[in-house]
Amino acid sequence: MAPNITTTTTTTVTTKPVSMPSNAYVTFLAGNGDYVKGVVGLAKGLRKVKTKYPLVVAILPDVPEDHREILVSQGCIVREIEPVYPPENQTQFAMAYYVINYSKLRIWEFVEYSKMIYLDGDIQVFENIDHLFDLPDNHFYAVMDCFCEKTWSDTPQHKIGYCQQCPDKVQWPAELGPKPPLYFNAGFFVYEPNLSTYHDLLETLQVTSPTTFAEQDFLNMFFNDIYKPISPVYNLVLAMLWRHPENIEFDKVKVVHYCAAGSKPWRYTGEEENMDREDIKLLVKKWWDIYNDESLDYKNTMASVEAKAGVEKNGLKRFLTAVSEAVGHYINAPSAA
Ligand SMILES: O=c1ccn([C@@H]2O[C@H](COP(=O)(O)OP(=O)(O)O)[C@@H](O)[C@H]2O)c(=O)[nH]1
Ligand SMILES: OC[C@H]1O[C@H](O[C@@H]2[C@@H](O)[C@H](O)[C@@H](O)[C@H](O)[C@@H]2O)[C@H](O)[C@@H](O)[C@H]1O
Ligand SMILES: [Mn+2]
Repeated sequence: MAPNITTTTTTTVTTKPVSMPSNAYVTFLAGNGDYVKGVVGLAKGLRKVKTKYPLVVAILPDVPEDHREILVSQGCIVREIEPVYPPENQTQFAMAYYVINYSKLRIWEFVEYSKMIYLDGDIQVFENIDHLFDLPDNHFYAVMDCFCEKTWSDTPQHKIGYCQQCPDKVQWPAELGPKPPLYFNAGFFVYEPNLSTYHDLLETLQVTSPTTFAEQDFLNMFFNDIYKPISPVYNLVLAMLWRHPENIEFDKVKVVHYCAAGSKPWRYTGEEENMDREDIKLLVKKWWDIYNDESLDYKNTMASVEAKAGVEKNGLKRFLTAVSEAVGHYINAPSAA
């Protein structure tokens, strides 16, 4: 009689792991110039505040290989993007190079991330801001800008002395039509990558005449209905220090945006207007302290993690050896019975 062998087949059900919504910081790098220093500083600053999330760097094709290698060596996730150009135009941008900033729009294509925080390369994060990823979905979060610097001199609001930071100082005149909607600085924003939004952005751009602040103006128009202002502690536009100090609690600032003329730390000379202020000198020094801190270099931080892991692995190995020896003694010991 055939042995009664029952076979049970165990089907291993492999459920595709539900991809947990993932978050990341993202910045943008173009050209072969010195902005790469800004991005390295940002990567080290995010590491210093112990963020849980990676930094993605969207780079244009003109970023040289050695700069890409520097970014990878600092633990960045480097993603090459193609440039985005606005329609042919005669616009005088506030800064001629602003035309490359339209390429920022490519970051809406990074749909492997559910929510991202975009930061310019001239921004530094001095306190952990991971909690911003918990803000409710389906909005566009950013800090309100200021219209008082001379970069705004071609705009109607600057011409009449109106600024949203002090809307009662100079009333918006009725003859100029409705008061402009709240306007954000596009150097820092919390957003959700989304392919249909991405295609809508690119299509809309091609039928939108470029204006003074390039992609910043465009993003303000495009996201006007879901824009939610957040505290200026998340993007201190430096000009606020001398234009609207009453709106700033300096000691509570978490994120600094080195966008004022002459304030880029890696180019700082202190000669431009307002650059000899003590608070500016302090903020530039804080940026350099992080940039020069070798303990914040990825290789060192990772080295320490691996070293620690190594110790744990050896420790575990010694523990398992001891256990197996103890078990061995037990099995081989003469039976007391
Ligand atoms: O030559 C350049 C100019 C700009 N940028 C990127 O574009 C962002 C926006 O430009 P910028 O910060 O100079 O504008 P601002 O905020 O000063 O008006 C920078 O922070 C960089 O991330 C760059 O990578 N290379
Ligand atoms: O391409 C337009 C840029 O417009 C914004 O910069 C401006 C803005 O901050 C003004 O308020 C300042 O007066 C000015 O100095 C500064 O350049 C964004 O920071 C930048 O990321 C980018 O979108
Ligand atoms: Mn900037």
